Amino acid sequence: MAIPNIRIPTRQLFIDGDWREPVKKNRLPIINPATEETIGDIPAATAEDVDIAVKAARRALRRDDWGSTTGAQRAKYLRAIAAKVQERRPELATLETIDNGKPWFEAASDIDDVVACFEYYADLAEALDSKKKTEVKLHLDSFKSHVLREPLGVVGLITPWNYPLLMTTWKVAPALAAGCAAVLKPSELASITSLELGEICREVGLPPGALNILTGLGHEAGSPLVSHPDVDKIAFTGSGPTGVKIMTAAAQLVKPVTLELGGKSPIVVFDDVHDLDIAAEWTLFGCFWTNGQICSATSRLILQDTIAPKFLDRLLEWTKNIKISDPLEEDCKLGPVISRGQYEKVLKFISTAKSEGATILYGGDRPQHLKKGYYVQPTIITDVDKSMEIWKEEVFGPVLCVKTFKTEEEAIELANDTKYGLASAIMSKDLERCERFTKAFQSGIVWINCSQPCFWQPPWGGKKRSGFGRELGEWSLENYLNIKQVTQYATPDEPWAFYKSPSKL
Ligand SMILES: NC(=O)C1=CN([C@@H]2O[C@H](COP(=O)(O)OP(=O)(O)OC[C@H]3O[C@@H](n4cnc5c(N)ncnc54)[C@H](O)[C@@H]3O)[C@@H](O)[C@H]2O)C=CC1
Ligand SMILES: NCCCC(=O)O
Ligand code: NA
Repeated sequence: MAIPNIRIPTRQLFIDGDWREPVKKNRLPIINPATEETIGDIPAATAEDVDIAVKAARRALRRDDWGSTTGAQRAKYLRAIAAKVQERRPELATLETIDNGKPWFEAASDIDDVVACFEYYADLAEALDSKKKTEVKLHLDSFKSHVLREPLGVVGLITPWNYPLLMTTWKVAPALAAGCAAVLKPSELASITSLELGEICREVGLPPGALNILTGLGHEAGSPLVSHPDVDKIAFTGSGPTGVKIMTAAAQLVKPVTLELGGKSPIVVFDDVHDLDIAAEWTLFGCFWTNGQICSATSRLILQDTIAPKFLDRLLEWTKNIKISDPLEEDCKLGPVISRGQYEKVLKFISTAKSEGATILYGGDRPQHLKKGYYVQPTIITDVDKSMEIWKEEVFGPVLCVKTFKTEEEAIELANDTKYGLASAIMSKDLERCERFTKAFQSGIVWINCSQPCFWQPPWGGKKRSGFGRELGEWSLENYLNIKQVTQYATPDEPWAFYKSPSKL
């Protein structure tokens, strides 16, 4: 398919249903990571803008056109948004690619997931109408009780740059389905498509203030959003250190958070795999998809020693075959990482691994044929020790480290040897063994004979230092609902008779 040329719209902040210049009028550059060129700019929100947006969100909750909508009414908006995103798919994919650097066909597939997510949460919004009030059976006839599931309130949504519009959608779609009013702060490294979502919401007539979009820096816009006293909840996806800062700030106000943080996930490959090439391709995809910038990347290959030499040979052949190019080119399978900062961070991880005694089996530098752009070769590192940084820390780039094992016990110990707990994968023909590993893996996600497939219906999230809370599926709606207990004294004409009654008046 021809990839459309594109003009980048110049946007302001999206507040109260319209475009609004930031109070301080600052703007930030948009950089194309494939060319290192500045190709536009985005508004830079500060605390003043956050306050204006939070007030607009609160007003929306108080107005009938949003605060009193049924799930079925909200579903109409979500379906209209899905239809508009679908209409603009080629353009949104191109905007995503020039902002984030991911191959165009990956960006287009992300847009398909965005459409599916909005439609999925439209269905769940409708279904909510029949679940809003649930009776609770009591052991006493003198009381009646029921539970209400109501919108939590004004929610702050803070998202990363690796799947810009998709991570925005993972939060915005369920939040709106639940009837919340949202203030979204996308990553300053890739904000274009999230701002376009604002234009789409304006076009479909989403009631003003239901969704507000503030682009800007983490400490200037994200931090005031977390600390704002009239924001009822924060949902965050991003790095561990930032997650800690957010949780610390939210704790001052006893504000609930959901944290989808990083990972250092294992993929365990046994010598009885169905097919060496199939296992090799899943191993590549699990770490090098999205230019290696996946929170759930299976970036630690734990390989049975009996097939290690043969498997690594095949893995090298597959890796050499990866087309590294401008992400707008057909069949590009690896584009640049998001920014110069990320590029330097990834190369530093590789040089540290070398200095700690590991072997760079393949890659380890920028591709020679690309002089511009934040490109890093797909890199495979062996002779890795558990004490090394490359084994322990999330790289967030196309870097796979490898260790071998002899026994299942050793494989499980290596797989769980991480402070993170997001995902784990196992490749083996023996499904009973896969069952044993599924139980033993300390993670929120387990892949069997695959790595990374991500659907909107199952729950997504981790444990340990990968955070807590679950996104996607019906689980995500719970993030944005307040569970209210209502208990009624069913015999109001009878005295409670706990205290001695004073003499009759
Ligand atoms: N788990 C994941 O999906 C992701 C993990 N990462 C990891 O994080 C590292 C740093 O990448 P960044 O984009 O800088 O991630 P980050 O975690 O710093 O930023 C993610 C989002 O949080 C916002 N933010 C930053 N500081 C904040 C604060 N104090 N309060 C409120 N919001 C704040 C940012 O503006 C952005 O919207 C990456 O090298 C990678 O290792 C990055 C992106 C996604
Ligand atoms: N396939 C989606 C992974 C989500 C993330 O990396 O943040
Ligand atoms: Na960018």
